[in-house]
Amino acid sequence: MDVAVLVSPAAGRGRARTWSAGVLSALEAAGLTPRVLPATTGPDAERQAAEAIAAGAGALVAIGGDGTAHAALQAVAGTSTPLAVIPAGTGNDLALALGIPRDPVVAARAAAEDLVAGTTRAVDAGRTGDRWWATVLCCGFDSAVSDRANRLRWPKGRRRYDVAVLAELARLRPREVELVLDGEAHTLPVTLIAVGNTPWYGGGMKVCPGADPTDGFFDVTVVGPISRLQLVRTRPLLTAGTHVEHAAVTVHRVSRVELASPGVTTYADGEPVAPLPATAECVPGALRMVGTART
Ligand SMILES: Nc1ncnc2c1ncn2[C@@H]1O[C@H](COP(=O)(O)OP(=O)(O)OP(=O)(O)O)[C@@H](O)[C@H]1O
Repeated sequence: MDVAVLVSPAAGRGRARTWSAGVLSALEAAGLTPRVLPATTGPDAERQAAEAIAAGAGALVAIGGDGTAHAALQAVAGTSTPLAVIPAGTGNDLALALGIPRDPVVAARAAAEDLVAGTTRAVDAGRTGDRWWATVLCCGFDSAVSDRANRLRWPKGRRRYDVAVLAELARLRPREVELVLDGEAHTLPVTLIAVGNTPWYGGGMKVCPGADPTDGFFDVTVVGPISRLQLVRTRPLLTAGTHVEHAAVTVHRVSRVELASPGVTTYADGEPVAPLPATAECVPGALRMVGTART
């Protein structure tokens, strides 16, 4: 079987590139024929992956972090083409949620095993406008942090997020958001809203702890107005997901979320997805994943 492979040069500060030889060898050892696509940007990757599948590739392998997986999704979601995500980015939240081995070569062996056996796992995906996403779509404080981090030229890597968090904390204020949950409308002041297909975002923060990517629903975490101090204190609770017990937090299980608030861009899988107003729809079984449920 011909397998198209995306390797994000930027992911994990070059980690995807470093691991790619081992991943390709593992695929070849299983009798597959991997072909690395020469894409160097997200849009290139989306286009080249779609072309490779149209030309006969039987599966897509994405080596990188959540941004790399996000590009890969655009080519395969809603189709029967299997997708393997090989974790080699700074944030590997999709791989974590799906039980993909942390070691890229072990993950590649697991993916190859499923491809050879013809075993795939149906996983839900979020759809917003014409974009697909797999982990968490956020708006409010966290999307403002991502927006600011993307605009910063310095520092690089995780430190960029630390600087962006401090800058956004300084101007923290609740935003009025119109939120429609499965047809039920609310207008409320919020600090942030996280629409989770899977539990984690931001490299291991369990923002939607009950989210299950195979149940056909999103878990939506809504954080109401909270002070800077409360936000800073609540943040460490995100690792365990116990922030949902805070009085300002509510959780909703729905399949369709409409969001409106002026001047806000939503982010999902760490990538900008759409300016508000926008709708997020959970599409059951939109992805055919391989190499999952191993951890
Ligand atoms: N060949 C490619 N395949 C997929 N994505 C690519 C490719 N080339 C560049 N990209 C882009 O590179 C970025 C890689 O981000 P990703 O999240 O995978 O890595 P990361 O190390 O977690 O990144 P970040 O440091 O931005 O959090 C994405 O924005 C993606 O669109």
